[in-house]
Amino acid sequence: MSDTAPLGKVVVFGVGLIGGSFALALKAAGQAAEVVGFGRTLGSLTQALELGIVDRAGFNVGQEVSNADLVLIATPVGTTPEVMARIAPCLGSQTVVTDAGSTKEDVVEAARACFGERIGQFVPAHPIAGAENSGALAARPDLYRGKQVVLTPLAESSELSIARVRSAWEACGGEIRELAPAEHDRVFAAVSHLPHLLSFALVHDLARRDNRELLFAYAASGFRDFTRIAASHPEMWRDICLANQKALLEELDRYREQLDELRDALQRGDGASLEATFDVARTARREWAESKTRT
Ligand SMILES: NC(=O)c1ccc[n+]([C@@H]2O[C@H](COP(=O)([O-])OP(=O)(O)OC[C@H]3O[C@@H](n4cnc5c(N)ncnc54)[C@H](O)[C@@H]3O)[C@@H](O)[C@H]2O)c1
Ligand SMILES: O=C(O)C(=O)C[C@]1(C(=O)O)C=C[C@@H](O)C=C1
Repeated sequence: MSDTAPLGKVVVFGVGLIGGSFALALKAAGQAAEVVGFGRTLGSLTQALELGIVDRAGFNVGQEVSNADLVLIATPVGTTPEVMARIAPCLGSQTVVTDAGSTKEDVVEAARACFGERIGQFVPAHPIAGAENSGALAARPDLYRGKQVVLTPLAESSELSIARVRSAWEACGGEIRELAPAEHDRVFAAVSHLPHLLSFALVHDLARRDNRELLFAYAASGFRDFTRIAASHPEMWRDICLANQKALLEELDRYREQLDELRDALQRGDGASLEATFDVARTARREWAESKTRT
């Protein structure tokens, strides 16, 4: 098949929010003749079948992967090495593999270890779209519409593989961007992984207090906005934090310095300093929101 023609068989490992939404979007665009799903449990796959997200539940990896046009790995990033190890021995010469993991350096390392001379058939990707809800039930065909999808192609990724992955995400409504894996991980440590860690930390601290019921009873929209993402999947975020440990620790240290500055200003009763910090943040936040409504 050509690099941008509608796909024949698409195999999805991990038919949850991200894998399920990819399958639904490709089907809605008429870009996949058949979607076969692999899961960790039969329960989650049965649900994906009942919801019409996949056409079949896969049982034999070799049989399904060898003649697939595209394989998407959409499992927690900590499972990527094990999933790649299952796929690698059965990869057909025409099969292209991509992933949706929130981190890229670890995924690239696993791919290099597993795919050997077939590494050119792998194109790492990360859709910058999601939600705090997970599982097949949360999947939506429009999740990726108008959202950025970052590809981090390897020097070895073949032109055909890149074009096929690009075309699949575009069919889902995504807007393709490219970054090097290390740069990707530094960027998302700052704007995605750190915010999740902070949100989990705040809710965790409140939840273990004796007076949590009183606190939560009065928590309102500010709390709701700051903590929506603390309802995200613990296993997925455990894996992301560990996979991006170095960059995330750097961001955490910077944030602690920022908090220390604010704490010192507060202790001094230095309103001018607090206001100046809030003012810079407000302007940056408003400009960011404005730029997002323009695109
Ligand atoms: N949720 C988001 O906002 C978001 C956004 C972009 C990328 N991602 C990335 O996408 C991937 C999937 O996230 P999600 O939100 O769809 O999670 P999810 O929990 O909704 O789905 C993951 C699915 O993978 C299955 N699974 C786990 N281990 C497996 C294995 N070894 N083999 C086969 N299936 C397995 C689970 O049963 C589940 O159905 C993660 O790598 C995550 O980092 C998530
Ligand atoms: O909207 C959310 O709930 C998300 O957390 C989505 C979000 C993000 O941080 O923006 C989370 C992880 C991804 O890898 C990409 C997107």
